[in-house]
Amino acid sequence: LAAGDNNTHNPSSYDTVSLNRSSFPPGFLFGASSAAYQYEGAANAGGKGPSIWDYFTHKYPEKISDGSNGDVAIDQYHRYKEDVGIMKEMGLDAYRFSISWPRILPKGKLKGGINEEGVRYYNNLINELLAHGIQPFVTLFHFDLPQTLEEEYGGFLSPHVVDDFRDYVGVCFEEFGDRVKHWITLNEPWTFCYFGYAIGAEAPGRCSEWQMLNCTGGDSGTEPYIVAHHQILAHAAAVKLYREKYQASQKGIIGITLVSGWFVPYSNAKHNKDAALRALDFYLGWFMEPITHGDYPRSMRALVGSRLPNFTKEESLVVKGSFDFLGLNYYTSSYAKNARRSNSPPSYVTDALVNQTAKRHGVLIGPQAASSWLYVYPSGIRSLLLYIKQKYNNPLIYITENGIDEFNNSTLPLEKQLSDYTRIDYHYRHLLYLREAIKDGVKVKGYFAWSLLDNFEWASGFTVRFGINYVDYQNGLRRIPKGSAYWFKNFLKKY
Ligand SMILES: OC[C@@H]1[C@@H](O)[C@H](O)[C@@H](O)c2nnnn21
Repeated sequence: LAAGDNNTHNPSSYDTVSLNRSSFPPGFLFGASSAAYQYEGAANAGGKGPSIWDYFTHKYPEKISDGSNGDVAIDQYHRYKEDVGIMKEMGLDAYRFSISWPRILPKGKLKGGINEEGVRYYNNLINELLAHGIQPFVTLFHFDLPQTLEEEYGGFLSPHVVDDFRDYVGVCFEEFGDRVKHWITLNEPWTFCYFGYAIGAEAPGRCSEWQMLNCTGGDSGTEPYIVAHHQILAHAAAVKLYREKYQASQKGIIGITLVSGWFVPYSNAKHNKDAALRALDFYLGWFMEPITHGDYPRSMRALVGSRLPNFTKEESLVVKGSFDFLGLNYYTSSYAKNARRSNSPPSYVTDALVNQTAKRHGVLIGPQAASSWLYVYPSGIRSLLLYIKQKYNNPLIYITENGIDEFNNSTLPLEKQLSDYTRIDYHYRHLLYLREAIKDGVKVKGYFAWSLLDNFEWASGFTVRFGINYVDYQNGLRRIPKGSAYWFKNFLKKY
């Protein structure tokens, strides 16, 4: 495999003889990922309180491609036993899901009371997984903040969120920690800060007025950095609590899931190579640098200046080293080109002085998926992993998301909708490069496909499908395996 060889194979090359579970080290975990708001439904049932996503989708339906929401989603709240059966049938070792904070604490704060029905639901799900030999990987926050905290103090814009997050995760460690041995504090703080506070395309929908993006208020030049700072402090507080009060007895490990693409310099010119490195700092280093070395990247300090918050000495000591493993979400890559200072007011969007493009001299970096940001570039997963190994002391890593989507096109015959060669090709090629990275000495211990089932794709609603298994939105949300589910079943066979 030449580096950068991203051509797609013909379908016959997806044999699971040359590439299968035994191509990876013994004990390597294969799983699939999900998130509460995208899967559960029962948004106003079972004692659950509202999240900012319940509020956002109902208040601004025009911000969702099809005006849909997660009220019912794909109803995993009622169908989790069937879904665990699908995981078992595929031969998955693990399932990554998130706990909905407002399903556990409907008022957001511990003093508002614990929702015992919510605790019962997650106990049932965890017990069902373990009864089928599937390990639960639990994300504590996947964007669905309790709406009460947003209204009371602006959610992650306020330092108050740190104490409330610590109380919430303490309930989860207490209730589920005897059986959950892999904890992820936050999913993708970059996504939450960028889409929620820089461009306002996702909850809570904030950004600068001058960007004319129909935001509810906000400042794209300061709020993404304030929110990121409080996410990092909340993450570190959760890890500190786990390590001081639970880890010795429960013997689990705790980490954070970060997302990044790989960035290919638009040319070999130094200013474009530097632009690619700045992009990695502003996407990944924004969080990876503090939890590894205790402060933000030098490039961010230089370019963001006084708009970038500071850690106190004590905070820096708690943040530094606050992870046992890194969850890494990889989907795509882009070209990075040096950009001049923009003459618009400051914004996270332009601070890095980088133009990202999917095209170079008229040629795409890779085939485009349904989502406009997703271009297939499998060698990028290896390049990114080698970069992390070298820059961040070779951490323990789980690939917690990797996947591709197609458009929801119910006019196509069902068997056409189910034959997802593109998805088989995507996972096949990323797994090939992942195996190369492991041979290069990167400490990757697991791979989770996004996603087990088609689901609510945030601002894209149900217009795109990421599932390895199809969900029939027109026939009672019935689950049907796509071609990729059969491929994974063969790939995962234990001989
Ligand atoms: O867009 C597809 C998926 C979302 O559905 C997940 O919720 C999110 O964690 C993510 N990060 N990158 N890509 N994804």
